[in-house]
Amino acid sequence: MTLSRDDILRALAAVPAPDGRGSLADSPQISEIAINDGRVSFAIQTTPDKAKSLETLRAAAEAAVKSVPGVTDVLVALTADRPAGASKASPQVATSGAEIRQAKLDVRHIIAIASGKGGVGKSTTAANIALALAGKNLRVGLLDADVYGPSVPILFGLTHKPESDGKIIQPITAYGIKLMSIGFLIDSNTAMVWRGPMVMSAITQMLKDVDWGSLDVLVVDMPPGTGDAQLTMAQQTRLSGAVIVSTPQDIALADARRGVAMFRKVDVPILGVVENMSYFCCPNCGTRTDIFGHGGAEAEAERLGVAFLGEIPLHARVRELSDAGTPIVAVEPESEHAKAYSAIADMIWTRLEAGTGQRAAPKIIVN
Ligand SMILES: Nc1ncnc2c1ncn2[C@@H]1O[C@H](COP(=O)(O)OP(=O)(O)OP(=O)(O)O)[C@@H](O)[C@H]1O
Repeated sequence: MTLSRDDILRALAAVPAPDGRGSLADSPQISEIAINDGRVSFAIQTTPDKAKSLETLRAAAEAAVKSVPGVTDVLVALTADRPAGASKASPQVATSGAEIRQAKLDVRHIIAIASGKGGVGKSTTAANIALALAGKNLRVGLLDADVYGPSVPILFGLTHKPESDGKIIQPITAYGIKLMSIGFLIDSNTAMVWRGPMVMSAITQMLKDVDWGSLDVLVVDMPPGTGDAQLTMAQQTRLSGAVIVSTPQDIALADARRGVAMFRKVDVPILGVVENMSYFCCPNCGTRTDIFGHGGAEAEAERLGVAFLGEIPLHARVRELSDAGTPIVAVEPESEHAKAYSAIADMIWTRLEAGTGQRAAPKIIVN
């Protein structure tokens, strides 16, 4: 049975509009409805301050559409990327499928940079590894999939929106790498209320609807943690491998173990573990202090049977340059810290090209 837009609108006639006037079916706050076989997705446009209170309505809309015969999957997202009612065109997030021309992803390797918990320096590591790979004359993209706290706009000092023809989004190029972040597309408060499926929809769109062109490697800065969203993401993107970032503290290592277990569960090869904030380098005298102890990640990597890729010292310069939107590998490539990232990037690339983890295909096409 073929689903039509009218079938979906009939179901939505029973759901009230966000402003209480009439039904959702007639509301200007509803986006175009994408129907792809039995999968239906659309967005309800709102403002960040109202997003939380509309969660019940969003769930009701999902339930109503789910009850339509022939519907197998429903995704309703709350978006706040433009003033409500301004346009009925597809919003940047939450539609996929029939109407959107899908860009083929022509990427040799997609790698995930992940961590078991937040705040360990995953995004900083992802950005600098991406830049270091580009320094090896590779064509590199960086996808900021950390929808709960996108860092790429800050790390690269970018405030403008990417160009789009309404269907395909152009990545922003900085320091020779192509960048895309959910932070370019939506208000940062919006993602905070997203649940797993919405996160997936946003990430899928950033993979498929962005004109990445031909790349040697696409580095994906994953959301922190090991929940369902990360798991699905790992499954959906056909990763060549994952890099786990950890700090030396025990607790972070326990989280890193979960990260390794998660990727193993979905059969994604672990390229190795990076120990970040490994030791403190005094900017005045150069003395090294192992604040959190040292070698924990290396020992843990060995226990887990995964490679240890290297350590990045805790250094004010790394943070200062990240906050200034000028990552250290881009602007101080000869510094000790930049060299540490480069050495890790070398190991990653060698392992990718050697097919470490058995699953690496020469070319990955996401349809
Ligand atoms: N090696 C380092 N030396 C000094 N500061 C660092 C280092 N690595 C990261 N930082 C700083 O630590 C903070 C957290 O880093 P980052 O945002 O990369 O972490 P994250 O794990 O991606 O966090 P989140 O989970 O919140 O996204 C940032 O201010 C960053 O500049």
